[in-house]
Amino acid sequence: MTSLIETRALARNFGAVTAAADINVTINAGEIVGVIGSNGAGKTTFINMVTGYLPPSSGEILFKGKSILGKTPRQVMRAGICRSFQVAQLFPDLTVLDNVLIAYGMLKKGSLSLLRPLANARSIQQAETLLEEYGIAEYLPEMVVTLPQGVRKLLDIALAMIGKPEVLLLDEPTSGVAIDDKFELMDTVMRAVRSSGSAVLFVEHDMEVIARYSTRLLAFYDGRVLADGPTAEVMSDEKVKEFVTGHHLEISSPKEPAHA
Ligand SMILES: Nc1ncnc2c1ncn2[C@@H]1O[C@H](COP(=O)(O)OP(=O)(O)OP(=O)(O)O)[C@@H](O)[C@H]1O
Repeated sequence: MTSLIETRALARNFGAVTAAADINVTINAGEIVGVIGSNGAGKTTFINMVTGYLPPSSGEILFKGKSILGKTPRQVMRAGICRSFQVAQLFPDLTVLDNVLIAYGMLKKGSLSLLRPLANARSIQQAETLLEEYGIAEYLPEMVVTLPQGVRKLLDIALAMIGKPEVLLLDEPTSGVAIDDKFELMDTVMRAVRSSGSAVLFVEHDMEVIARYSTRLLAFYDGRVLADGPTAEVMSDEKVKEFVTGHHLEISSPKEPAHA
């Protein structure tokens, strides 16, 4: 397997808070990796560091063997690592089409303004094709602010995919989406991902979604990776059951697990 992303002893503190410590994770080509962990376990911090949104306090991040530390989010995106956000990062008062055209503009190198939509016949045709792939073409002329949550999420993910990333990082792709629509959303995303051949790492709280779509699972606890392995194995891991998925999450000050 070809290693795409590799983190070595990655760490991040916020004052006295350790948001990430000693994160050693490798993401290989074609993998679908789920990420679980209770609130505050460090999942978003990890994604923010890998995508250039947050500088680590220490450690290393390699993409295809080369350091990407210090690169801006846009440089990381152009290198081949794209992401979606917990709250979709869209322009709410613009149409879906304009949001897509702006995203195309951001992909282009050169002097083009970040916020000037790349509006030409070819881009508009491409936008329609893209939205059809995600089943949301009917929303093309709508203002983003009027979209149902599931459509916003799909649009955000579609925009993350336009650069045909080698790695796609999804921060809670199904959060805020009705239970009945979660699988349909994930089916759509996975179909697109499979056709582009991207590796995917997705943060998810819904264990049914994790069980259905991830082949490998990372369990975060207290800023560390508590377990990393095939999904079924990690889900049946005693430490994971105790500290991540089990009832012990409800107590106010959980005892420290042995950081294996
Ligand atoms: N910008 C920040 N300033 C201060 N503390 C932060 C900041 N970002 C994250 N933290 C802290 O770092 C820890 C990890 O947060 P993070 O958002 O990565 O967790 P998470 O696993 O993504 O949680 P959630 O499931 O709630 O999104 C938490 O204690 C959080 O309060």
